[in-house]
Amino acid sequence: MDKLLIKGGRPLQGEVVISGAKNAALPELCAALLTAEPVTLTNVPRLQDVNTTLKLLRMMGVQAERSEAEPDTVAINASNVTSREATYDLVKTMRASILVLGPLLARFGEAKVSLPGGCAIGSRPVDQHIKGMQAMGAEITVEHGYIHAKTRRLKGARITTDMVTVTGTENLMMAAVLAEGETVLENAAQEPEIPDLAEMLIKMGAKIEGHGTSKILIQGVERLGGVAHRIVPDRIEAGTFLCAVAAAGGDVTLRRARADHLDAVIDKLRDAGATIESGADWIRVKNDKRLRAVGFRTSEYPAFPTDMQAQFMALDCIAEGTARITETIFENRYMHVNELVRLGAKIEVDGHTAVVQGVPQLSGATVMATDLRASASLVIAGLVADGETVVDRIYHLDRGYDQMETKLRGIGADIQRIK
Ligand SMILES: CC(=O)N[C@H]1[C@@H](OP(=O)(O)OP(=O)(O)OC[C@H]2O[C@@H](n3ccc(=O)[nH]c3=O)[C@H](O)[C@@H]2O)O[C@H](CO)[C@@H](O)[C@@H]1O
Ligand SMILES: C=C(OP(=O)(O)O)C(=O)O
Repeated sequence: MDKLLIKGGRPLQGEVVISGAKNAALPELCAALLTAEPVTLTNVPRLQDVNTTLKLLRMMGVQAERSEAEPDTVAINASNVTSREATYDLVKTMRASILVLGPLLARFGEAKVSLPGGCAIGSRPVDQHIKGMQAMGAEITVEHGYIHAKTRRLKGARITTDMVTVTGTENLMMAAVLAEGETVLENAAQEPEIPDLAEMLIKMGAKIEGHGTSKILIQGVERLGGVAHRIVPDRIEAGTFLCAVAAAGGDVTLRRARADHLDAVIDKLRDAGATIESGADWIRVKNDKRLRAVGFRTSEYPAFPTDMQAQFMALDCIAEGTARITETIFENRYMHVNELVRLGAKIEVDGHTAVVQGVPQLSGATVMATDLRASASLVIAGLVADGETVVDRIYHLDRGYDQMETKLRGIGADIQRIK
């Protein structure tokens, strides 16, 4: 199992190119199931989750290949879909496999998808995906751990989800584009990956309005065509690098990054004392002093993202003062806390709130990654800790970061992968 060995204490300098967003790539790869015509995605990040999605599509008979000449380009052809099933073996390694449910049901009138089950950050049910598709007329049964869905043709419906759900909104939007009549999605998620998916679907011939707001209107069409689409930059990867540089100190410019998708995180970094400038497709972060601890509360976009909670907490650990952090999206997203404490952090958790009392220095140790963003927070802590930090179980990191250690080495970090 690969590990990362980090020698902390080096400031970071230079430039990093931000990859395409994992959370846009996964639904957009699944959206290719909606058409028999060729789909080309560019700016596809090199991630384990993308490999898993390509494998899932191939198991359905779909041609889905990365270009050898242009590795950020993936060509997909779903003209000959031979299976409408996502098996437990794949869904258990990647929850986002649930995103094939909407497209399969919409185009073929049937789908069999394993229930994802809980994961390291929470129980994460998919009841809203199911409820929405039932409202569109699908017959759904859950048996032997699988969702079995059937319909003649989905019918447009008015759907209000009980809570804001990102993949739920995406799944229902992909189901509705081929349904008969109009669908209204109320309480829709507004994360930038949703308008990115909607724009791809519109280029395929879908009729969608209101994407990027909490009310999405979809007029179903008979069929969709092929498309070439460039995936939006990964705001969470960008936010992770911003926190790393602010914590370790230095001066780094992120290229192909969208500051307008990171307003809440950038505001908090400025409150902490980092200097941030930005243009249309770049963000520059500078810091040469000890930061101030800053509290925040995670919530749906455009508020502070839960996917940045662990990384910002790592920064608070070595800042001056005390920060109060509240996690409102997932019930169990503090698995990194005990590992940060092993590095010398002072953190107390009470329910959904963590109180971080900044310490002047962390000290390197061996720590274990428990989920994707927890892993990133341990890498940031390792970059600022005194001595050597070994981060074990980094397969979590490979699921969602495109060559993180190579990018960090490029800006001066002392970080190596050990096999
Ligand atoms: C692939 C992808 O895009 N993953 C992101 C997506 O996950 P994901 O789409 O799984 O997260 P949701 O937005 O659905 O979850 C929000 C909350 O709603 C609950 N819920 C959700 C659906 C449902 O049917 N029933 C239910 O109870 C969840 O347990 C959670 O407490 O949004 C999360 C919240 O921004 C991010 O952390 C993930 O990185
Ligand atoms: C929780 C995350 O992803 P997923 O929904 O794929 O588990 C994440 O990206 O932080």
